[in-house]
Amino acid sequence: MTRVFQLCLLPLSKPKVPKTSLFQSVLGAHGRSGTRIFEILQNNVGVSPTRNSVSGFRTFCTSKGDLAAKKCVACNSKDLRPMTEEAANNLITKVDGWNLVHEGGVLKLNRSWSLKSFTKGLELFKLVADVAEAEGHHPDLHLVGWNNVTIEIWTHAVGGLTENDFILAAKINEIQIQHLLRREPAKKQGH
Ligand SMILES: C[C@H](O)[C@H](O)[C@H]1CNC2=NC(N)=NC(=O)C2=N1
Repeated sequence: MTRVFQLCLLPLSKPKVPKTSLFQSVLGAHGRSGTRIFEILQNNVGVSPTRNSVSGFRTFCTSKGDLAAKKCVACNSKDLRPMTEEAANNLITKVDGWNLVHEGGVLKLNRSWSLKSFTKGLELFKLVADVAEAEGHHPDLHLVGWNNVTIEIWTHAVGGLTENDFILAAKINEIQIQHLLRREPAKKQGH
């Protein structure tokens, strides 16, 4: 199934090849029944309840590189719905270092770093803010204990997670921040 998710699925609304041959050529090889994959797709794409055709699917690429290369969409799009926990569990594997957390009944992405100093924490905030502003999608930033940063990402407009959140997390992962991070104390050699 992983290999299935490494494929960019063509927008099903305008298939260049008939859907059945697309599924046979792509999915049949993996011995997966179309139905199961179709269910997974249904859980992994933003489909508004009013749409009952595949044309409502917003397919998306889900390998690490693909997420970071994508653009966030406006959060006020009427088609935007919070994704299921199953969909989130599929996508979390594509954003190294990030965790899924339930907070106040809302599923969110969460990642923490230990910084060299308070001001390095603010530098990290600025680097992340530039990405967020470029995407029009914003994280919740926390700087506590002077040098501990936690970033939470969720889509406030829908009260849950959408692909935007994973795109932003993937783009944050691409920011060069090694110079800001506290060196973890070298692990004691095993005695
Ligand atoms: C219209 C525009 O998409 C909204 O104001 C954006 C701004 N940034 C946002 N960021 C996040 N995380 N969630 C939102 O719902 C959101 N809405």
